[in-house]
Amino acid sequence: MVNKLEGDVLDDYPDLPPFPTDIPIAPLPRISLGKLLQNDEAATEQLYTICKDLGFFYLYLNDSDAGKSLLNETQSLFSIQDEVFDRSLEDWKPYDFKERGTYLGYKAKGAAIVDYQGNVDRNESFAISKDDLLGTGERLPAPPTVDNHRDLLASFARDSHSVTMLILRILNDKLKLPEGTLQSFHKLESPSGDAIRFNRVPAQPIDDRRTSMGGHSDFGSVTVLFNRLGGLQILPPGTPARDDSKWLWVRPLPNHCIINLGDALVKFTNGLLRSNIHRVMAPPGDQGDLTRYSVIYFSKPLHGTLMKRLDGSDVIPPLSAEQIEEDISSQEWGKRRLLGPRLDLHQLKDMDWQKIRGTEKLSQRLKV
Ligand SMILES: O=C(O)CCC(=O)C(=O)O
Ligand SMILES: [Fe+2]
Repeated sequence: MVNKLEGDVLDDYPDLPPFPTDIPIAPLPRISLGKLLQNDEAATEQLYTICKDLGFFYLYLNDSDAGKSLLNETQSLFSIQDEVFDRSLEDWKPYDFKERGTYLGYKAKGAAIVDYQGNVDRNESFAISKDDLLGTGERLPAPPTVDNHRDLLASFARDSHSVTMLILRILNDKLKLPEGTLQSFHKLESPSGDAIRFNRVPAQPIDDRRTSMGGHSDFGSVTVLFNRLGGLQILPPGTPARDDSKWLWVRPLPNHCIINLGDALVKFTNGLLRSNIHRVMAPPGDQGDLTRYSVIYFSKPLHGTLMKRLDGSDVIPPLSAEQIEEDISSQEWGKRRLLGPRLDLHQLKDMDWQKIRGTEKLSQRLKV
């Protein structure tokens, strides 16, 4: 189900158990960063099409210097993940900033609900903001392994950010927005919620493998995701989330990252672009015996940007008469989405599942 890209072999990661072939795999297109950088017409059109449809695609990185440096940085980040997470809950305490109302820092396993029934996640994570890394925002305390690799993290942030800017520039052109509109909400030097996140899901007992991260849409603009073990699943458009048989597995591919769009682009385009619901399950087959890591760059609109339809394009559908947009900034949106499901901040009985959701309903494209 994975389409071919010339000159590349679709291997699994050589040091990991193979990704099973007998499970339903998501048909994500593979788009080349090299071609996008050359403004290749077929590649940019394919990008626009998939952003309106699945909102998820592979980006092939091994055919440009920019892509290769991102691959090298990612390799280095994967090699320090064990050490980053090798600390007790007690040792993590100084880096848990939830009381400050931020989603940065450490989140313990089981701290968030994954569904409306109140089941909890099996994923721990540490996030650091691009502004912290680039010196344009507050420097928060971080574990020594993170502090020792700040230059590497800053390079990864810069390189990922430039990939997201390229995608935004292409989308801006295709959407026929005034030149530079989307880019103006996503500047490297200006404060935003952009962050790098490390995720770790320890191997789960064979008789008790569950959802590690519940179905969600990302809440920013463009996500650059690197994972090596399977486990990520997406829900195709038009499918109810509760139908477990419909979710499709995303096969991790060496030399690629996975790109997906977030809520901001859905809001900006009144649902024309799609932010697909996804979740993380225990890795399939023999991969399930291993600890799963991912490294992600989340790009988000600059602080203060309103999560509303943008003016200036005839391509973006107008609001219908009954559609009333909420006045909410990207920062508030992020807090509501990420801190809302946190059991270490709220009691389950006080949580309103609908309220902490993003554009899932719109993005699901369910016929009503
Ligand atoms: O680890 C993955 O493959 C995806 C994680 C994810 O969806 C997230 O952190 O938002
Ligand atoms: Fe996600």
